[in-house]
Amino acid sequence: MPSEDSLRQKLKKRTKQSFSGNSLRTKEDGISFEKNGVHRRGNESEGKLKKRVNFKGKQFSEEIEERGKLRTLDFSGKKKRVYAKEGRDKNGKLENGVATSKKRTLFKKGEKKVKADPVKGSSGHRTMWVPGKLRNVGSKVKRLTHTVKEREENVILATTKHKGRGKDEGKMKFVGEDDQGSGLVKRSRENKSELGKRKSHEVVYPSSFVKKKARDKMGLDHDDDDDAETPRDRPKKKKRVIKIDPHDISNKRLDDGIGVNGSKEEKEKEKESEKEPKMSMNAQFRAIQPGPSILSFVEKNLLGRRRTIDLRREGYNIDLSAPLDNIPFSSSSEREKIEENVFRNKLEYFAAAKVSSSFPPPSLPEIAFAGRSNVGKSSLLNALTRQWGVVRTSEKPGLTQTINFFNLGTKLCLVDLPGYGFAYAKEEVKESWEELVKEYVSRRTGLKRVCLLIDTKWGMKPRDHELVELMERSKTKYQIVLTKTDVVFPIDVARRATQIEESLLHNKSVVKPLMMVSSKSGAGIRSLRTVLANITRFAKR
Ligand SMILES: Nc1nc2c(ncn2[C@@H]2O[C@H](COP(=O)(O)OP(=O)(O)OP(=O)(O)O)[C@@H](O)[C@H]2O)c(=O)[nH]1
Ligand SMILES: [Mg+2]
Repeated sequence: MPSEDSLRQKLKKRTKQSFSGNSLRTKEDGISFEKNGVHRRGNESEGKLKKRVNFKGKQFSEEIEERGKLRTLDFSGKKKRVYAKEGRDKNGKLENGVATSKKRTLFKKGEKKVKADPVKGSSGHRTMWVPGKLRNVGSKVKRLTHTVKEREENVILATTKHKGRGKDEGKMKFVGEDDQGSGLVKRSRENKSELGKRKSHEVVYPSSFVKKKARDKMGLDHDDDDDAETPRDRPKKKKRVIKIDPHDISNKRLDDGIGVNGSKEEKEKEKESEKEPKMSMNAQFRAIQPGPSILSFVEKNLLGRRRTIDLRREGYNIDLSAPLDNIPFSSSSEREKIEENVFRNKLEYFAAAKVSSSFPPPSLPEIAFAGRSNVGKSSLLNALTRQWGVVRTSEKPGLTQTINFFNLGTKLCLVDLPGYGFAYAKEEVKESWEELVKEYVSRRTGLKRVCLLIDTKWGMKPRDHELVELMERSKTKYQIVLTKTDVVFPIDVARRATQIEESLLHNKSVVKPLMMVSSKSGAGIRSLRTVLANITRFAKR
């Protein structure tokens, strides 16, 4: 039995022999390949390229010095010449300066696939030949054939472990085979743009060794790490979730049970909705068709928003306040006299009541003006008598807080009521006003008519209907008066009048016709005067 030492010596000798066969030194360039990876360089000039491969602890070093042309050696002693590309700098680095060390991959066992971008033509690469079989150094280089697009390019990604002084230390090496099947080392020396292109669609899958290492770090098991291209390594595609609206029947078929599952009530509702399409309040208002009598009244009295030029054309002196209250085409620069004698009297304030007990005795027939706060009650009193400033008005709702009694001569009493609804006052105070108004309109003897003022723009509100019901119950005569007609279009004045008339069609205590006025423009004031004067005339004391 040969001793262990002798066996080792034999093995050493054999190894030496094998290396001596591969140890080459060229006369010209001083390129050397030596065992143990000891690297000697005959020429330290610029433009050197180093390549070292280390497998299983054995080192293989390779140095190629290039001067314009790249001289390539294989281990069978043959020289091959590969032309260098311009995209290489003096130091043998890629011009774009991108360190390839990030792409370094170690191969141990098994074939590793490296996806490489097809490089059309070999001009884009500096190619270095390496032995197809590195049996002498006991290393194995796995090769892989990878078809990319039209051209087949076999690329094996190998990582070299550098111990020498080369400037390319730690950088990734592409080891591949040419079409003939001989082993070669390819170095990508593409210029910046080429690399950029490559980056965009080159995918390098990590080797199993790298993955193992990573999993070791993460503390994962090694059960299924041998395949470098398992589907889970690839970026996972996000599942497309298609949300289907349950109420959307556009994606359903007729036999999916639409209408079958629905209850009878639902069906009926659907039918109803088909018959009566829901309209907004505004749309409903726009759909109102005013009758010819209302329309003609609106036009005759120039109700609604009008241009001053139109008023002038109609013969009104627009320099006067509430010009439409005057007689048209008057030759006088002053205002003509009010036709109704009763309204020529002086308007005099004589009583105010906060509670019903403080109401003055009913000596004269009374006409009261009720309505929401800020609807224009006090202003209308002034406009009817053309006595501006007798009754206080304000932009702020809630100015009138008591029932104010005004004598108009000795024949009529005008009553200004506090408003209801929104007002700048405490809730309990407003409630007391409302109660007071309700008591007045329902119990006041001598009350001949209540003018219920409605803002033309907003129409009747629930509180208005409340008061209407009360007056219906108490059989108090009331007449609707639309106010502030000058702020809306004439057609809307007519629509509002029609709407309110229809809503009160079956009411018994309501007095027709519905009146429309504007205290500001004076439109409809004369008509209202006539109506109210007639009350006085026929009123029994
Ligand atoms: N454009 C326009 N504004 C008006 C008209 N009538 C009244 N106003 C304005 O509406 C505001 C309120 O008027 P008032 O007469 O004080 O209303 P009110 O109903 O007495 O209000 P309260 O006393 O708070 O209940 C004032 O700024 C008036 O100038 C009108 O016909 N047209
Ligand atoms: Mg008022």
